[in-house]
Amino acid sequence: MFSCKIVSCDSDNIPIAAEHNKPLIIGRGPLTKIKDPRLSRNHIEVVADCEKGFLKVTFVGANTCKAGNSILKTKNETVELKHGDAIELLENQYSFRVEFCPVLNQPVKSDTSSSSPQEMVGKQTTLNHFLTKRKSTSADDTVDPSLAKKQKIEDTWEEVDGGKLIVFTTEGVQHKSKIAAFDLDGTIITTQSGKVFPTNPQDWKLNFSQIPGKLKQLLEDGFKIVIITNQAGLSNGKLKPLDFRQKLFDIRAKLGVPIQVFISSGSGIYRKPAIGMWNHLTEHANGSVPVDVGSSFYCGDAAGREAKWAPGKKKDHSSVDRLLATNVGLKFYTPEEFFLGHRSVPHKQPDFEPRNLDAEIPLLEPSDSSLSQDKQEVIVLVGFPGSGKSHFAKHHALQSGYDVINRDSLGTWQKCVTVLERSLDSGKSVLIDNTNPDVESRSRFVRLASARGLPCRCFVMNTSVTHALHNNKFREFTDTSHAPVSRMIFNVYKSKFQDPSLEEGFTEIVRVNFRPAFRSVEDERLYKMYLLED
Ligand SMILES: Nc1ncnc2c1ncn2[C@@H]1O[C@H](COP(=O)(O)OP(=O)(O)OP(=O)(O)O)[C@@H](O)[C@H]1O
Repeated sequence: MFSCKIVSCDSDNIPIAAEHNKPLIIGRGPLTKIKDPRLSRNHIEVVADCEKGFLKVTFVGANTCKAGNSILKTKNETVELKHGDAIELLENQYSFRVEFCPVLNQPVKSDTSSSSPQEMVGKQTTLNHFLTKRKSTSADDTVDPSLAKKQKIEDTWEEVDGGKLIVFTTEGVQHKSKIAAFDLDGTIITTQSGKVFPTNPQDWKLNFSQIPGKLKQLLEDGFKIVIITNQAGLSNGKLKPLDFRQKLFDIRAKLGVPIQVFISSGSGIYRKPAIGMWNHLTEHANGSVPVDVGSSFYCGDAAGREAKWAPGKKKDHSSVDRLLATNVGLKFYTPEEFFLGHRSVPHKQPDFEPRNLDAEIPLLEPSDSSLSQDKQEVIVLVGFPGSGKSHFAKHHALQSGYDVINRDSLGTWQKCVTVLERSLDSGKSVLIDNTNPDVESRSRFVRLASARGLPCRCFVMNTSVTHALHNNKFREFTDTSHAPVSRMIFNVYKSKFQDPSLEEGFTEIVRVNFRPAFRSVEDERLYKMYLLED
């Protein structure tokens, strides 16, 4: 069973509900809010068949109207429309769209307000059932359309990876090689209230009146229309899943075209600018139709534009949309460029450029420094979390015969000191793999070396904070055994940091350059993408 709505394409008026088998007169008057005298009060009569999903339209007015592809001039002329068809009450004017929504997909209002995405999995079993059905009958480019017609294709709401990714595919979506992908907030919709964040789930409107027309054109030009959106509010409790789902139904109705929506509900590989959502689209959610990246594009408002990019405009809150497009290799447009035809404006470059790393850079500076010494020694590393200390320790120090001491694995600096003593007793050289930001943290090891008459060198990671944050994000995606490091820890490091000096008792201070070396081609590909959000 469907519900049927007749949705204005020209205004934000409440959609007109057409009840099953109940004739409804549409024309000039309060229902449509149209006052144009060329429109009869009784212009068309509609009767919805909510079981079969079609709307019978009978012309009863005076001036010509258009329903679907038919021009209706003669009284009592009748056509049958289906979901997505258009009605123009006067030719080329007063456009409406027919919307049939499966009643099954309407959210259950009771006791669901606190549902987490995970809890929703259970509640959505009926919908997930449709997904399975849809997969076998999906109307992709290679499927006989009559088959798709015979077997009803429904909206689907699929949870992937424990709800970290949600895919909402509306009825009528056809898989295509050309993808027209859009961000949601600030691109397709904006707030009605004018506030940056919506004040309630209904606080939205289309960002530009041109959007439905442009999307329709894209559809006619053979694109699949996709929305790729970060919605961390779904996992931090700020956005109720069912509210958001209802919002997407309403947005779809307003857009008037079938859409496929990819929703990242939290952090991780699905969150833009990482390309998890795009990869899921191309690998699992486009039938078997290969995506042509060169003919596809992404449009979003998080484009890194500086303040005053247009009169009165603030700077963009981030660059994630532009960075996602760059990561994938997609053409990129801002909403103003795409929907309004504006020229592109300058934008900020990311602070860290992962593609410009020099694989030939000398590992150590000064370049005549070397890791291995003839004599027993202690090396104290200094560097941000994620700056590459453990990588250096594993790939260079260990290989040169050093014992490596790491506070993360030992727990306390006192234990580090005990293990250091043991290693030195056995005649080994030792590298201390801790962040060691200040004089105090380093002095424990310097003192111990000097008490034994051993040289102690300080190796400082030559890795900027944004580079270290990038490494940290990369590690989050590739090494689940290491807990992600919060920005707060980075700030603590920065606030404690004291530049190491020879006065502390070091015999030499050496800078360690970041010389990229990857475990696999996949790792290298991921590393060279933009992973940070600003
Ligand atoms: N030279 C390198 N080439 C490629 N990847 C690297 C390199 N150095 C570090 N990485 C990657 O960056 C991430 C962080 O590196 P690593 O764990 O060595 O940092 P760390 O300074 O030891 O961090 P923490 O202090 O938080 O333990 C890891 O995923 C690592 O694989």
